[in-house]
Amino acid sequence: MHPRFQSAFEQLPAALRSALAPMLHAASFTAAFSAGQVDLLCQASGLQREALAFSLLPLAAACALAPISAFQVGAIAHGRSGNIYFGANMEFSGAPLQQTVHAEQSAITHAWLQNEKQLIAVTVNYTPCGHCRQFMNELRGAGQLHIHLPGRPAALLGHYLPDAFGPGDLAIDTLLMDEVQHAYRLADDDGAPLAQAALTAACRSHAPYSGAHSGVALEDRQGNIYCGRYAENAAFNPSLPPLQAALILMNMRQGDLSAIRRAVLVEQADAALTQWPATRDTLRALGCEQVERRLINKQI
Ligand SMILES: O=c1ccn([C@H]2C[C@H](O)[C@@H](CO)O2)c(=O)[nH]1
Ligand SMILES: [Zn+2]
Repeated sequence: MHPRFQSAFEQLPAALRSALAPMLHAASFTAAFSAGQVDLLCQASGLQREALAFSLLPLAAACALAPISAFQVGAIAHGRSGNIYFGANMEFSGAPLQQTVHAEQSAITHAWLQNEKQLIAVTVNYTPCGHCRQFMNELRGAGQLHIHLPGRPAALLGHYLPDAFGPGDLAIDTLLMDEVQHAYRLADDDGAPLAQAALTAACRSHAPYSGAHSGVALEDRQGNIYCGRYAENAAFNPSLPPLQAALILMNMRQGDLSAIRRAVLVEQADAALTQWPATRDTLRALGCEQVERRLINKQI
């Protein structure tokens, strides 16, 4: 088991611990549980899904990287598939606070990158901030999304974000996590796998407001590749850059953010916005200097 889970794991009830141990020990553990694993954990612990998620929250929060606040937020996204996905906040020393990832964004993006089609609930250990409520409002059926907080009755996002501003106000009907396949190709395709991986991510990014689709691929010192897609938001500022999405996946898969060897950002040359300076600077703050910007064109 990754050492970050040890102390939270030790505080779980024995029945849950014994069912959970083989899952956490698996080399393939990705900070997510399949519907079948969730059923197994419910049976073994005697807990219902919601109570189980509350029990697992300290494990999700243990994934937090909070060098600035030391404040650990954990979230769990519940997919329609029955799978559940951990999320945790991530702060980056030496980069602007705007680059921070919130736990709710982490869990939702984690689910999206694992190809979950829709979310039914999010469990979180602190009340979601306004920025996260707005981020969640980008999802299909957002008003019906259940929010589970410790010590509070279950309520819908519509309760936490009444009179919401959202995609509909900008006449947008493609929502975050909807299946999309944008047709782009690399302007200068040299067959490099990292650029290809970033392109694949960009083709599934959510940028209905700017049309500035983008993707990032990271390679660590072991040769593992982590990809992230851009997730735009109707209110613009809560948008999650593609680098953050890739870092979420890397953190969830127990990767070491200080061991990123190379990175590629792909985006269009003539887009309304660029991810380049922020991507380069945040990666530099993480100790990665080998960052490339590759251009993509709409395929005609
Ligand atoms: O809804 C919230 C509010 C805050 N945080 C994180 C961001 C930052 O890392 C730390 C302090 O704000 O908590 C979240 O993850 N979710
Ligand atoms: Zn938040």
